[in-house]
Amino acid sequence: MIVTDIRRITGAAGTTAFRRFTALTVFSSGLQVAAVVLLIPLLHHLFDHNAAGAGPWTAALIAVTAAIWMIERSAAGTGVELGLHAMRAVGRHGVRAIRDTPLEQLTPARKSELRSLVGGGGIELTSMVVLLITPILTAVSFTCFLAVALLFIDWRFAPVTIAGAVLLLGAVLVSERIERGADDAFTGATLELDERLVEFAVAQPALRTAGRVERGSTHVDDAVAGGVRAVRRLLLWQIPGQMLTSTALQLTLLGFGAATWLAYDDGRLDGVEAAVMVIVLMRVIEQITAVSMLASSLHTVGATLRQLREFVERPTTGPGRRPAPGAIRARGIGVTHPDGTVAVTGVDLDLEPGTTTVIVGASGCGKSTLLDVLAGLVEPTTGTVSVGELPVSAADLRAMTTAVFQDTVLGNATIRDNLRITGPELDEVISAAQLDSVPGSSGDGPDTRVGESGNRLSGGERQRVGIARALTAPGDLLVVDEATANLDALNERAIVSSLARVKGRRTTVVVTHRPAVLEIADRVVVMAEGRIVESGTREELSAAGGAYARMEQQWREVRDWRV
Ligand SMILES: Nc1ncnc2c1ncn2[C@@H]1O[C@H](COP(=O)(O)OP(=O)(O)OP(=O)(O)O)[C@@H](O)[C@H]1O
Repeated sequence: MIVTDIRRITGAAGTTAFRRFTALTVFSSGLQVAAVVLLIPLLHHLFDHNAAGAGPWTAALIAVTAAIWMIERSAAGTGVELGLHAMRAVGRHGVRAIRDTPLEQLTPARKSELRSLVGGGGIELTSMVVLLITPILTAVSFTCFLAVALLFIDWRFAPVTIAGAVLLLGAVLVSERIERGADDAFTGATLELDERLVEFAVAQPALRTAGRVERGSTHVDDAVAGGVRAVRRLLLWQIPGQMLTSTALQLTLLGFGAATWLAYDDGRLDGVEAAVMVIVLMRVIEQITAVSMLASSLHTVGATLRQLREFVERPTTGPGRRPAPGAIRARGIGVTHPDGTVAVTGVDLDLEPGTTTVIVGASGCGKSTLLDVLAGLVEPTTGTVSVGELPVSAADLRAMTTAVFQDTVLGNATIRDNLRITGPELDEVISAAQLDSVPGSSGDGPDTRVGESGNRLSGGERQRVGIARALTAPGDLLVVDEATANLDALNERAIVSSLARVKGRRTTVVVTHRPAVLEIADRVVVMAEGRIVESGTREELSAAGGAYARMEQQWREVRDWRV
């Protein structure tokens, strides 16, 4: 199982390294058995006071020991190489997993899992290969080789050695199974604690300003208590496992001692050989002790490997293919969240190429969710989207879409670098978004460094850069969600002027609560309770006297009104 997991995780290159590692370790075990067997003639000569006769055996023992040392070094190097393959595979997949995981599945638990697997999984696998698999493989192959070698001394040693090894392996596996349940609970509790801690840290500004830090820590306290319970359970379950392994160890030693005594009693072993058997016994004990001490780590390692393998093998969607430009038609779109909330239901929407559609409606009516479906960020529960009459996947939609959200995240570079274009077009975009004067205080304009995630700019400035960046990025569909929600009049005007600049050049959908944005609308869609209730030009909807007309009335009554 462990072997299959390692192969699946590391792929072809890792499989070659693993084969090499296994061959070297097994070969080293064979040499270790040879070193033990060489002691028999060596000690014979020494007990007979025949130093000259012992010379060649001593030389052979030194040569074998040197060979073991070199092979073990090489095996350890291959083990590290294998771990590095795993780190690369996990790292590569980590990036893909973050890129392809649907946003609604990028939960705190998933993020925490990704962080621990990508950050620690590869390193854990490296140390696991060197520290865990080496002794296990050595113990198993050493025992098998030794059983064969002992056949030539007395047949009784072979079954005792093999039976002892099987008994011990069985005990290790059973104790691993006993501890697995407790370990799963422990992993779950650790993830929960990790998640709660991150949440608590992220919520600090809000909790401190609200004076609710103490109450906010309740969830963390609960998670810590859960973690303590899980650790206690894990430790308690380790006791029967360890008792089982130590009983198997005692039985093996007893059997070996009995076989030595019987062989000596029959005269098949002389005193020297019986003494050598003590050394052989010590070597067997050494191997077995190494394995039994690792029994408790075996299940943890197995669990990590299972997690890594599932992670690496989890299917990810490809980057998607950008469809040929055409009318975008959504049919029967419905989105129901996992908790049963119906965000959007039965929506049919046509977006003709180059038109600008503005979606309005009360808070929570499903505007953002519909926009997320059009941008390919959310898979609809029902319905399909087609471009130019051909059905497209969410990944295809992502490939053709540029999106601007309320929270614009910028790269830690200058505004100019964030826009990623040069020449006259850049100047035009900068001027349309009125970025030549950003930020007002430093006067560096487009050469201003924006700081990490753009945090040296105000929210409004960040959004202006975000929208300018969206306008410069390729994409047949531009979706803008609430980009003006937090803006003052100046910023709002800059953004409307930017959008007006691309009007007619690409299909645009804007979700807004602000009447100013409606100036650029070819068509207005009004949503209520997850459905489209009205759709048409502003003039048509005003004249219809329905939901849109009522909203217009409210806007007229309260300037700068925000729902
Ligand atoms: N992840 C989620 N899980 C459960 N319900 C959700 C989730 N995201 C949104 N909702 C619910 O789906 C409905 C539609 O939300 P959506 O964000 O699309 O509305 P909206 O019209 O954009 O609102 P606003 O104008 O306030 O941004 C709301 O009832 C919201 O509470």
